[in-house]
Order: sequence, then structure tokens, then C-alpha cells
Amino acid sequence: MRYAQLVIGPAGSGKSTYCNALVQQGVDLNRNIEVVNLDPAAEYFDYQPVVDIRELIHVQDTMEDEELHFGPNGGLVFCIEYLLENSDWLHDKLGDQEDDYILFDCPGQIELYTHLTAMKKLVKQLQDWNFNVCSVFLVDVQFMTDGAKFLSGTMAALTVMVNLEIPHVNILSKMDLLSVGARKRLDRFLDPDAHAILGDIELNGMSAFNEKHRNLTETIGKLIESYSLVRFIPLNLKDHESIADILITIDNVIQYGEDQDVRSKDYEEEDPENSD
Ligand SMILES: Nc1nc2c(ncn2[C@@H]2O[C@H](COP(=O)(O)OP(=O)(O)OP(=O)(O)O)[C@@H](O)[C@H]2O)c(=O)[nH]1
Repeated sequence: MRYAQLVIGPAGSGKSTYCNALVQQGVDLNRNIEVVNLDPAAEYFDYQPVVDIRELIHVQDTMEDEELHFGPNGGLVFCIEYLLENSDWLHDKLGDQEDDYILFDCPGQIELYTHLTAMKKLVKQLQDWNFNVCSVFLVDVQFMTDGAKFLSGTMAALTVMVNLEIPHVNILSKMDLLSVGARKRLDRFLDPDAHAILGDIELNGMSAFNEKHRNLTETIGKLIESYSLVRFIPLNLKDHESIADILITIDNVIQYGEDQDVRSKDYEEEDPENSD
């Protein structure tokens, strides 16, 4: 069996930095962790990729091509589709080493994970090549420190989980940048709790918008609560233990499928196969 983390998340959420930290952790543990760069627009990263999509296609190629003439976003999607059409190239580059452990550093274009099918196809391809694949969704914690932001980050994570349908881990990146006060506020949300999130929104002032959409917000809060496994794990790359813990957690997810179930608790309760 081979193992793969699909490292995904919005632009600038810390995907490449995370990959590099895990490679370093691998060195410390005498474990070989490799990285494949799948970002055709990447300009800089600290690791040495074993495979780099930019050798096959660069986003600039799609923007400068007379016929294609894509903008940066359309160009990125085109590049991933081009990679899938040329999957033999990736297959050759990856080789077929048993037990290898590869991080796929993906582009920061959220629609690739929320509703387009390209990433799903890539996952299927990797599974056909004997990879156990787990998605690791990074969200910059600075965008999660009040109720409204946490709600929207959680919805984004849920959308990705439901779309990709593979074992999944959500990570709050850049924890070292949080103030003590912000960390305390965050702690109240980390166990999915609709009341804490809604309470915070009210605390921050019931704007006319919030008042008008209170029922909607409440329903979304309950939805998140019922998907009780949409959890975020805080990751502080300045803390060695935090990196070690995340690697163990993800190892368990990849190897033993101890993943976050995308079905809601309510659904499980109603599922006849789960009833006595
Ligand atoms: N303080 C701090 N900065 C971080 C951390 N992770 C990433 N950064 C910084 O955040 C910026 C973006 O990090 P990247 O790792 O390039 O993010 P990315 O998700 O790969 O970005 P894209 O490839 O553009 O999608 C860089 O300036 C990093 O140095 C972290 O844990 N702590």
C-alpha cells in the first residue's frame, strides 16, 4: 500500500509551508516523506519536490497561448485537467515504490475542492495506483476567530468533505500568529457548538442583516452541530509536538480510516443498517 495526503486549502493558507514542515519532521523521525508540487503557478517553496507539475505545464503557458488565452483561475483549472489527461506522465514520475508517503501540494483555488470534479478524478487515479488518500484541508486561523467567520470556514470544510468523499482532516494553520485573547475565543468554537458560534455573532452586535437572517444562521449552526465530526485541529508549526501530533493523527486516518464521517449524526441514527 502507498500513502498520500492531498494538501488543499485557500490561497496562502500555508499548504507549502505545512508540506515542508512535515518533510523536516520525517527527517527527524528517519521517515521518508516526499512532496509533489501540483501548483502550476507556484513561485517558491522550501522543499525539493519529487515531481513538479510545472515541468509538464505552467499556468503561464495557458495564459500566453494564442488559442487558450486563459486568465489565472481558468488557467489553473486547465492545468489540473491537462495533468489528468496526461496521467501517464505523473505515473512514470511517481514510480511504484511500495509504502511511499507522498504529500501532494495542491493549488489554492477553492473551487477545485468545493464543486469541480478534477480533484475527485485525481483521487480516483491515485487510488487506482494503490494509494490510500486522505485530504488535509488547511484554513488560516486568522479567518476563524469570530463566530461568523468560523461558521463560514466550517461550511467551506463541510463542502470540501462532501465533495471529495475521502478520509479528511481539517487543520487550523498559523496558530503561532494568534493573540492569547483570540486563542481563548477560538477555544469556544473548537468543539462544534452552534450556541457558542451564535452567541458570538450576537455578542458582536446584532446588525440588521444578522437579525433578518437569524433563523438561517441558527439552522446552519445546528447543521454543523449535527455533523459533529467537522472538527478543526489547531496546528502550530513553531511547536515540534504539534507537528508530531498532526502526523500521528493523519497516519491513523490514512492507514486505519479513522476519518471524519461526512454523514450527519441524524442520518446515522435513521440509517436502518446502524439500528439494532
Ligand atoms: N507565522 C506563520 N506564517 C506562516 C505559517 N504557514 C505559512 N505561513 C506564511 O504564510 C504565507 C503563505 O504560505 P504558503 O505556505 O506559501 O501558503 P500556500 O497555501 O502554499 O499558498 P498558495 O500556494 O499561494 O496557495 C507565507 O508567507 C508563509 O511564510 C505558519 O504556520 N505561521
